[in-house]
This record gives sequence, C-alpha cells and structure tokens, in this order.
Amino acid sequence: MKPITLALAKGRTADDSIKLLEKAGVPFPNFSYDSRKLVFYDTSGSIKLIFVKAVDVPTYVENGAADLGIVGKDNIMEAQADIYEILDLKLGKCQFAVAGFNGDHPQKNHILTVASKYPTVARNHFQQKGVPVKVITLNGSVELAPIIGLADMIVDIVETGTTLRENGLNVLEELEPISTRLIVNKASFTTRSESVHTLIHTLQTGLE
Ligand SMILES: Nc1ncnc2c1ncn2[C@@H]1O[C@H](COP(=O)(O)OP(=O)(O)OP(=O)(O)O)[C@@H](O)[C@H]1O
Ligand SMILES: O=P(O)(O)OC[C@H]1O[C@H](OP(=O)(O)OP(=O)(O)O)[C@H](O)[C@@H]1O
Repeated sequence: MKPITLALAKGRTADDSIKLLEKAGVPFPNFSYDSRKLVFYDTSGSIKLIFVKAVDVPTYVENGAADLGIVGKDNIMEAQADIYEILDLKLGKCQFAVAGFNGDHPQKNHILTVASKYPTVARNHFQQKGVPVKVITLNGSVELAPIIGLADMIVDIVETGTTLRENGLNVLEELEPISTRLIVNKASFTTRSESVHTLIHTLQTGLE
C-alpha cells in the first residue's frame, strides 16, 4: 500500500516530535539532522516523513501534498488553512502575546502600528477588538521594532519572556496558547481513513 505522507516542521520542535513518534512506536532510524536529506521512511515503510519549513506545513497538508502534518498552532492560525486539527501534541508550548513598552499612551488620531511575523493573527486580533492598526510584517527579531520606532507594539510568541525582558518590553495582552498540533488533510481523512486513523491512534498512545 502507498505510504501516507507526514509533513514535519523543521526547527526547534522537530527533535521532540521525532522522539514522540519513536515513543509511540514509529521510529525513523535514518532521520538525521546532520544530513541534508528531506525525506525519511519509518521502519515499516508505511509512513513517508517529509521535513519542511514550519510555516509551510499547513500549505503541504491543505493541498494534499502531505496527508498529515506536525506543526505549531502559531503557523496553523497564521495560515488559516482548510484542514482538520486533530491532536494537541503538547510540545513547543508558548503563547501569542501583544507586547510593547508599558505606559505607552497612543496619541489621539494616531493609528497604532503593529509589527509581527504573524500579520494575519495580528490583524485579526485588533480587528476583533475594533482597534484600527497598521500591520508591518517582519521575519524575525520582531522585538526590535518598538525599540527603533518601526512599530508601537508587536504580536509575537513568548516562551520564557527572556527576549522581551532583555529588550525592555512587556506583555500587554496575553493571546492564544500555542503548542504543536497534528493536522490532517480533509480528503485524506476520508480516503486514507485507515492509515490516518492508525497514526492518530498511535500518537495518542504515545502521549499517554
Ligand atoms: N520560543 C519560541 N519561539 C518560537 N517558536 C517557538 C518557541 N517555543 C516554541 N515554539 C514553536 O516552535 C515552532 C518552530 O519554531 P522555530 O523558531 O524553530 O521555526 P521558525 O519560526 O520557522 O524559525 P525560523 O524561520 O527562524 O527558522 C514555532 O512555530 C512554535 O510553534
Ligand atoms: O520568550 P522567549 O523564550 O525569549 O522566546 C520568544 C522568542 O523566540 C522567538 O524568536 P526566535 O528565537 O525564533 O528568533 P526570531 O523570530 O527572531 O528569528 C520569538 O519570536 C521570540 O523572539
């Protein structure tokens, strides 16, 4: 039978995700960070793991290039992809937050500028509050934006709080808790039901 394809997010949660799969009884013995390989198979040959940039995992899954994906809730929310979110794998725990300088009082008629690696999340948050903002998209070092005056505040991930603290910023508002999730392509959920459900069940067992 054709293997099912699992897209695994590269980056800081990859190692724990591989360990979780291994604990659940799905080892990828050839997986190695040292090689430049991007495709791996489990021992049974029934799961094809593709190693992709975290931000791209929802795209692979939504378009059926992968049947399942392991990726952070941050990237799922930003992508707004039409997929099923099935399991909380409880890895990579952090939180979305609005951050800035405490005591900043925006002047009247001044439209707030918000910098973020997650422009859709930022826009949606302020839209829901009815606060008009201009969103500036950055790809990293987002905490720099309020310091150098590029933005009034940021929407970013906070884990330990060290990056905010070391840059003199504070959490102004706590948003969605983030963790790594298992996502599934909607068509695969039905057409590859048996293989998909076996992997879901296996991962569930690994979480216990
Ligand atoms: N402190 C943290 N900062 C960023 N992401 C975190 C943190 N803690 C957990 N995560 C989770 O880890 C995932 C991968 O983060 P990582 O920074 O490795 O990837 P990335 O955002 O694609 O990085 P880059 O584009 O800088 O390579 C995030 O999507 C998030 O779900
Ligand atoms: O609360 P903390 O434990 O300090 O973690 C949060 C920081 O980690 C992430 O940055 P990352 O290391 O991915 O760097 P980049 O986004 O600047 O590339 C995130 O964007 C914050 O800057």
